[in-house]
Amino acid sequence: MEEGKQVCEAAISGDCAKLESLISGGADVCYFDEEGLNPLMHAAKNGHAEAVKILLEAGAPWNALSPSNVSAGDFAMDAGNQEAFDHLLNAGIQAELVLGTIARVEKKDGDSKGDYLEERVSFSEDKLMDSESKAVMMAWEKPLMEAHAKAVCSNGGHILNVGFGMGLVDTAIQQYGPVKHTIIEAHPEVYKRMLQTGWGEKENVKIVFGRWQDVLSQLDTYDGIFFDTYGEYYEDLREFHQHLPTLLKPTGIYSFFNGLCGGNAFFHVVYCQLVALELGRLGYSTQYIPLPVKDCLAEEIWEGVKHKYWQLDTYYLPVCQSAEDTE
Ligand SMILES: C[S@@+](CC[C@H](N)C(=O)[O-])C[C@H]1O[C@@H](n2cnc3c(N)ncnc32)[C@H](O)[C@@H]1O
Repeated sequence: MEEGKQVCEAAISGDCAKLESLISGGADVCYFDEEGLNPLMHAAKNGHAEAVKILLEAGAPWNALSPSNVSAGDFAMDAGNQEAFDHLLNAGIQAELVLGTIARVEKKDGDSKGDYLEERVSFSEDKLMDSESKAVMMAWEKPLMEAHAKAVCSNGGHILNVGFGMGLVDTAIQQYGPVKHTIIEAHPEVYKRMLQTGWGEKENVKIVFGRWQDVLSQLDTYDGIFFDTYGEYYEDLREFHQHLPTLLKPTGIYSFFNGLCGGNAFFHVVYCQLVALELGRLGYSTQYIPLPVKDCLAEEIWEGVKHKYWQLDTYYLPVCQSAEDTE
C-alpha cells in the first residue's frame, strides 16, 4: 500500500506507534486520499488527539481544507474532541502569529491597498456594493450593528465610529444620544452621501473625511469606539488596535465588526482567539457575546453578491475594555 494511504489508516485507527514509524521513515503527512482528506483530518474526525499532536509536530498543515471546505479543526469540533481541538487551535494561533510577523516585515517594502477607495460604489436599499459586486455592507447586519452600538454607547459620552457604510451603526449610536459622535469615512462617494442625507448637520456629529490611518492626528479620546472598514486586512485591524491606548479612555469600550474568516467556523475561532490574545497584550480583555444570525441569512439575500462573506450561524460580538477595569 502507498505510504500516504498507510499514514491515513494509522490516523483513522489512532495507531500512534505506526504513525511515528511512518513519519520517521519519511512518509508524506500532507497526503490527500481519494476522499480529499489528509491524515490530520482523519485523526481529528476519529477523535485521536495524540495522533493529531504527532501529525502537527511532523508539519501537517493546520489549515488544509477538504473538497467541501472542512478543516481538521472543524472535524474535531464536530467530533466533540476537546483535546484534539485544542491542539489544532494552538497550532493555528502559533502559525498565524508567526505569519503575521512575516507579513509585517514584508509590508515594510510598501504594500498599500488603496484600490477600493478609488473605485465607484453603488447604493441600493439593502446593500452597498463595490465595483466588483462585492458587498461593502448589507442590511442583514442591522441587528448586529444595533448590538455593537449598544455595547460601545453603554458609558455614554463621546463615541467614535470608523467606517460609515450604510450608516446602520451610526443611526443606532444616535439613538443613544451621545454627547459627541465622531465618524471617520474614507470613500468620497460614501462621504458625499453622508452629507446628502443630513449627517453633516447633526449637532453632535463630527465627520472626519479620510482614511483612519491618515486622520489620527485629528482625533480625540473616546468613551466608546467601533471599527468596521472595508477593503482592509487583518493587519489593518491589528494596526488600529495599536492606537487604542491613545484613543480609548481608560473606562472606554471598544468593539469591531467580527467578520474574521466568516466562511469557516474553525478558522473563525482561531482568529477570535488571536485577536483577543493580541488585544490582551495591549492591556484589554475581550468578551465575545454570541448572537444567532441564521434567521437573518436567507439564501436570496446573497443574490447578485460576488463573495458570501459570512456563512456561520452565530456571530460573536466582541466587547473589549481595559483589563484593569474588568478585574
Ligand atoms: C462595512 S462598511 C461600514 C458599515 C457600517 N458599520 C454600517 O453600520 O453601515 C465599511 C466602511 O468603511 C469605509 N472605509 C474603508 N476603508 C477605510 C479607512 N481606511 N478609513 C476609514 N473608512 C474606511 C468604507 O468606505 C465603508 O463605508
